[in-house]
Amino acid sequence: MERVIGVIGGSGLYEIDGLEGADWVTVETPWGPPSDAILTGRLDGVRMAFLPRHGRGHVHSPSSVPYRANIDALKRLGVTDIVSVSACGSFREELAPGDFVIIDQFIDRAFAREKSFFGTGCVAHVSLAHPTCPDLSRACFEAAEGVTVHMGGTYLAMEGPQFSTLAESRLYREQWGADVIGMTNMPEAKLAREAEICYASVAMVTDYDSWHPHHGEVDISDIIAILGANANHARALVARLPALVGAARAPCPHGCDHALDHAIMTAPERRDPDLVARLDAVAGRVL
Ligand SMILES: CSC[C@H]1O[C@H](OP(=O)(O)O)[C@H](O)[C@@H]1O
Ligand SMILES: Nc1ncnc2[nH]cnc12
Repeated sequence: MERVIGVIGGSGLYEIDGLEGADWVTVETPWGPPSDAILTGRLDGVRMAFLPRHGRGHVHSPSSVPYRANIDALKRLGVTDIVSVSACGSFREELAPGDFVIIDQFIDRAFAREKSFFGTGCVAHVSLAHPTCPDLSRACFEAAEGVTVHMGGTYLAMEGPQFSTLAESRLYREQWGADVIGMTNMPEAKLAREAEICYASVAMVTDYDSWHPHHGEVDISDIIAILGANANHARALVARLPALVGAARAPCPHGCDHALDHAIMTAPERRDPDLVARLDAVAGRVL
């Protein structure tokens, strides 16, 4: 099977360079338009699809990012592996601004977003115990150079757009054991799993949120200052990834690409034909 790497670029990462045959393509989905057109092309012989999560010019807030359309659009382009790149705040002294964290767990505190492709008329329950793909995550770890990168970490997804209160920051860090905080990886990771796409998250630390006694409260101008350097390191990681993983793809040994095998609960005769039609790209394999 051919590998197609999708990259979702977060704050500060609105395009990538070096793609052969680069072309911004508009993709329509049954879930509305994605955040922006998608930059397609090849890197080291591997097909790539880059989507700026907030749109070029940072148009969408974390709550208004069209997460379902984004994942559906990448699936329609044949994407098999998604690398999410995001800015985040840190809850750990050792996860310093400028560092990268390869996320392996999430706590989802976002509440004002559509979180599933499924629903009334076609109910599905996928496993999310291990929400990221270990193999793709390892490849991202190995592709990071010139930056301190930490393997594993728990990302707390908050609704935003305001940053956390001091009490929230302390709660997430001291009692919930979160390592970093951001506003976008959920429901993105959930939807990627429903769409049977391997998902890895590269979180780029920009600040210590509000808990740190010597760093004061999180400030957007500090974040923007860090974002520029982070984005260059992220671009370099993306540039090294295709050669590391190659253009041929075996079935995912962790089952990411078969998440829907036993997930759909609704009896075939009770399924809503309109919803089933909307699921053509995401779940066509099993419907
Ligand atoms: C620019 S600070 C807050 C903003 O940045 C992060 O976005 P992304 O995850 O797309 O890199 C964070 O989640 C907030 O949306
Ligand atoms: N402290 C923080 N909280 C939430 N999202 C962020 N993105 C970058 N820093 C953040």
